Amino acid sequence: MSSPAAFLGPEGTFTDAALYVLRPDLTSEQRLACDGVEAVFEAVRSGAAAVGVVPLENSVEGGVTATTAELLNGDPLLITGEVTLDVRFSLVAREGTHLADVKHVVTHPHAQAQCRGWLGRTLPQAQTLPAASTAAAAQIVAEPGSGYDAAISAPIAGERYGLRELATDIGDRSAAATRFVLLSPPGPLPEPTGHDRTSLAAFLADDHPGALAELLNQFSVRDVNLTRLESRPTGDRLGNYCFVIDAEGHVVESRLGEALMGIRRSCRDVRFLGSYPRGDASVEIPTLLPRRTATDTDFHRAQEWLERIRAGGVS
Ligand SMILES: O=C(O)C(=O)Cc1ccccc1
Repeated sequence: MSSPAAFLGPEGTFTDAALYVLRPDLTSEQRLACDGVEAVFEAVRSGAAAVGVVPLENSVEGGVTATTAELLNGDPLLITGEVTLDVRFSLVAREGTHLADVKHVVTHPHAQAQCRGWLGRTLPQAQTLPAASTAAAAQIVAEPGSGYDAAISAPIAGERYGLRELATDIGDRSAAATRFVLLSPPGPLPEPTGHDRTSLAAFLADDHPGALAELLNQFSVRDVNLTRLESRPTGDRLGNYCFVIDAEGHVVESRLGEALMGIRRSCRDVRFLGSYPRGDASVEIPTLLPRRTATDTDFHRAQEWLERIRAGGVS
């Protein structure tokens, strides 16, 4: 059997669903459930798994800290794919438990954050405690002596661990979405598709007025659209940050390659995190004033022009 695909387990997590969407071809023997985001990275780094899937960010709570930390530290892995899923949460409990009995809820911190309003209104006296994943929470509740009355998880996790749904669709925002990424060991990049994303982490060389603006300018002057910007402490000392950036495009494209070169020249360090096909639905948002952006051909022409004038030509 070929090396399996690791995911944040156990079976029934949202990450399990994301892996299914990304790699529907895999059999259950080819799927390796890990008990934490760190364990997924470790499985791919050690070669125990060929690829891994982890949650990266969601539309309510923002970035998944453990994933960002692993992407920035330790042996580098590349993001080679992504998928964005609508997440819907249920409150699940053992047979015979009623909503009024629920005093202790267990779930993943991101699920708790996305159901905070519902929990406050419906179970104001209940205490919510963290688990490594929503399915791990359901598994804990399934054990009668666990001391937990209910879990917040995907409905499928409730079914998998023999629990009953006490409440459905309890997320505070119906349009909540989570983005998951596929991780691979360093190697060939996915081919450009024309609808790609590039991720990187930039560590500024020094702290001065406009340092972040200069970094962002490398993208804006080349008409590269950013889709995400997150600042993360480097861990060295208070006030030292690194910027995690997602940009539209693939590193083989001129504009993105040039932007990355510009950043590499001015930053203390840059970690390239991958160029990969975008997983979001490519819905065209109509704008009142559509603006033309430079094409890759424009970049090639400009480069040829530069070479001509460097060689003594005038145009
Ligand atoms: O715990 C899970 O099921 C995960 O896959 C992580 C997660 C938690 C909450 C929202 C989205 C993903």
